[in-house]
Amino acid sequence: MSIVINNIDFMYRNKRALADLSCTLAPGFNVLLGPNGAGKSTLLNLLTAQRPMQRGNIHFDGVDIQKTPRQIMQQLGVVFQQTTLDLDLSVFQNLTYFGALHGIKARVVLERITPVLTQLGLIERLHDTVRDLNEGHRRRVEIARCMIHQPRYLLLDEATVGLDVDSRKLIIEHIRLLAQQQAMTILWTTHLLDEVQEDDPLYILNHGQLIAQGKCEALLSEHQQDSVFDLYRWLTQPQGLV
Ligand SMILES: Nc1ncnc2c1ncn2[C@@H]1O[C@H](COP(=O)(O)OP(=O)(O)OP(=O)(O)O)[C@@H](O)[C@H]1O
Repeated sequence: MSIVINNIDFMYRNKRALADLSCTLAPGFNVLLGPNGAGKSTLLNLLTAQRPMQRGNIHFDGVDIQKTPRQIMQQLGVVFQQTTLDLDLSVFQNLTYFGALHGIKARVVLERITPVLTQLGLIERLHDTVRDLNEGHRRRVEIARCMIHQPRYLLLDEATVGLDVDSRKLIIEHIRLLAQQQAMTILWTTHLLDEVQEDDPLYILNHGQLIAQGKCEALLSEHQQDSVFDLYRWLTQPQGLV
């Protein structure tokens, strides 16, 4: 259930967003770390077939996304930076609509989302209109939604950005639990260094290049740094400035 990314290049007109990017994401919780503009969303767009591949390829468990995008998309759960919920529908209506798109009956959707929404403290808001929820609660609905079709892969693009501390903690803890309990391959993209734990597999992207990859603790020791913050600064800033 790994995701293998081979020699990806991506250009927007004459702006290079990704340069010869290769890595393998194994089952579990993987962190893609990079500053604004590093190329994280571009990579997510390629992983979800939102943009055509220009060079390189991506295989999900051996299957090329360019050849069978629809088959891969059925196995993908995605949370983008911008909400894609219908604000005028209730939480339940949004979730059953998504379920219907995947051929899943409302009763089954309810069975699947009840434990997730309960864990995320949102079950009592099930019949509220999404417009009435704050940003953190909307993001929790999106987390519940991306699990309805029981995907094998979960891709989250800065899922906690702009949220209050409690929402951030709740969401990341929930996703980490999923990685532990279910055999899913999860890619968590962020520029928030405090979201990284020492045993996380870490992929650091800067100016479109993967400048480091490996277990966080191994990278700390390899580069003789004491914290993720120091490591990140060491790797991303010209040494003269450190
Ligand atoms: N539609 C576009 N047209 C032109 N350039 C783009 C476009 N989208 C992104 N870029 C550029 O490509 C580079 C990578 O952008 P991308 O959005 O993938 O980075 P990111 O790491 O996701 O940043 P952020 O954390 O701000 O979302 C940046 O230099 C950005 O300005």
